[in-house]
Amino acid sequence: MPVEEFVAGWISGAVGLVLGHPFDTVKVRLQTQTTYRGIADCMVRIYRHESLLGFFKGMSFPIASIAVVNSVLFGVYSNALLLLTATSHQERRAQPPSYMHIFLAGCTGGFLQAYFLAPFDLIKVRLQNQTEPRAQPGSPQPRYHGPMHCAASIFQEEGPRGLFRGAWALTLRDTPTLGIYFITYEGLCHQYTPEGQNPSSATVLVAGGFAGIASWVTATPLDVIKSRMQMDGLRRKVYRGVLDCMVSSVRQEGLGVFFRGLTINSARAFPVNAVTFLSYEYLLRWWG
Ligand SMILES: C[N+](C)(C)CCCC[C@H](N)C(=O)O
Repeated sequence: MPVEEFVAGWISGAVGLVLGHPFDTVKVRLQTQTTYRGIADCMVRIYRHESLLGFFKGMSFPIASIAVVNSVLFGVYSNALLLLTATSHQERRAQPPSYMHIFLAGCTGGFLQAYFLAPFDLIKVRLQNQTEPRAQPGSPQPRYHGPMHCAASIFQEEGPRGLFRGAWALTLRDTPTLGIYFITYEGLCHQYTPEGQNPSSATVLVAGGFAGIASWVTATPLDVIKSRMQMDGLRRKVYRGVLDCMVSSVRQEGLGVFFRGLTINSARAFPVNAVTFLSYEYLLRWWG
């Protein structure tokens, strides 16, 4: 099993992650709290109240976890394609796989990475939603002191299954939308690259950026539900399950609820996935 794809997936994911984290914090707040009037208001208030560091809350854990999550995604995707089409990463330029195979391999990667992602994503969302400024003597203490404390508290208060709160919504979000992610990327690269050649850096950046947008646009409705399921149970449990969360969110806030965070998700998705695919392609070419 080629391991390069796993390592390339890890490094490229980390590069994208740091670039996208401030957008991600704003998104999580807009999706789960009702006190902000919009993206700009949320950004200004984070900056005033919590300084620049406020935007980077909850990032250390994703950086560590991206090693596992992105390498599972890209590694499983590439190895699934190898199984389905019997071609390696390099050979696929000359013999492009069918879109059906690309979609299936993407879904498989998405499905498996969701299980690795679930506990890390839960901790990230809980930490990002703490609005207390950095600890100063006498100021209110945030509930969780950091990722390890957050993980331990969830484990103690909600049991081991608590760490997988929202995992089902996350799997539903990621399985089809990571199929869409790879189809968009490969489709655009194929379209703008002469037969049998490697795509240019500009093509990779643009195709990666649009792959991120296509995937996030389709993922946003379940992303909202996922974030809400993850915050549920913090004080008292409100939702009985994914469907109940969807129905009661729509009843209370209308269909627009499914698009909360769409603009910010898309704005984040372009740069993050452009650099993710660029570093992925270059690392593989460099090792290939
Ligand atoms: C499937 N869904 C759109 C949810 C995620 C796509 C992940 C791509 C990249 N790691 C990123 O964070 O943008």
